[in-house]
Amino acid sequence: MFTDSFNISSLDRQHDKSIRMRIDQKTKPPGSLGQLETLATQLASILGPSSITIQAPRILVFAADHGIAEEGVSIAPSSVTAQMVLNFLHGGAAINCFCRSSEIELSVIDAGIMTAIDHPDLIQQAIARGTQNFSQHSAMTRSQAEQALLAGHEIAQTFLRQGCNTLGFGEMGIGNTSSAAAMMAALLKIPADECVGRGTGITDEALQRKLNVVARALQLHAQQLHCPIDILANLGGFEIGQIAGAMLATAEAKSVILVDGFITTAAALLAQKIAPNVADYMVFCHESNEQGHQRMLKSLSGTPLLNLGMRLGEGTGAALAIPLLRAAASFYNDMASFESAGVSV
Ligand SMILES: O=C(O)c1ccc[n+]([C@@H]2O[C@H](COP(=O)([O-])O)[C@@H](O)[C@H]2O)c1
Ligand SMILES: Cc1cc2nc[nH]c2cc1C
Repeated sequence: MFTDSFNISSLDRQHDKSIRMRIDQKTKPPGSLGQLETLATQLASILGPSSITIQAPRILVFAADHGIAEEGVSIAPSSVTAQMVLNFLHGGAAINCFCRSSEIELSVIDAGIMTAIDHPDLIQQAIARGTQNFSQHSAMTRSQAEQALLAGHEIAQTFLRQGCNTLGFGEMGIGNTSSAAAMMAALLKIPADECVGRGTGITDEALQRKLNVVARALQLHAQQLHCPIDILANLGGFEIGQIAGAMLATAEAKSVILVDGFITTAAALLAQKIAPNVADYMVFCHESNEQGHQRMLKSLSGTPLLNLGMRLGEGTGAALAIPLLRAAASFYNDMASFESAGVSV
């Protein structure tokens, strides 16, 4: 079976006790570094317990268009996807600012933008020029869904083989909160109204339309939603499929997956349904303001590091979390122990 090609071992738990002891011997009251302690424990389990190095962290922003956008479910037309990708390539978007301010590498990937963009820094792996409108047809073919997973897997492997051990995932795609919400509903088997939110900030009227469109689409494809890949094919997006594939490759390489907002978490959920162990390698960077994100995080047992009321995407939440990963590594590696500092409580 196609999904058997992803080979992910569960996280090695044999050092849990020694990691816990090392953290508890630091000069602080037990547990006083809160979620940073949980984060350090997870990083030490993934990257090795002797010392944590966040190596060549990189954000991958996957961009693609969605046929569903023609239903009037976003504040913006599909052409904004390509315009924003050019903005990323020229260094002008929020994700560029956050990557620059925290010294993070950034790569932008065409996973299926409506119009081709010729730029030397754009990674070209479009599966097609946008998905079909999933309220009328399958978003993509089963073969395209598999191609998307494999293309994401391959590009992540390229960076991991170059020495990167931390990959953050972001996306750009007008209409993709509709696709992510529909996938969430199908993957978790819950009603559309628990999953659909305002995306880029639509009006009450557009929200009602979006809810109807997603609910109808779930009915239309109800007989075809048997497995995660069929859910991707019927309801998904090329960037969502590529992100899921890239996450699977990151876990295979025993590296750290940084999960951003609502759409990226839908990709994480898809990856987890394909290979449950992948979730061990995920750091949930922030809680988005998109209605439904909290529920999706809960289903992945994810506790987000940040809640800044953001709902931008692009990998911005992942980029903002990288300084926290560095802080967790720094206290784990360098903070004095009670014994070395001569402190006794
Ligand atoms: O990451 C999030 O939580 C998030 C929440 C709402 C919107 N977005 C971004 O907004 C776009 C999708 O919104 P929409 O309304 O077009 O479906 C897409 O480019 C995402 O990056 C992202
Ligand atoms: C302007 C704009 C920027 C974005 N960045 C991610 N999604 C976006 C959607 C819009 C509309």
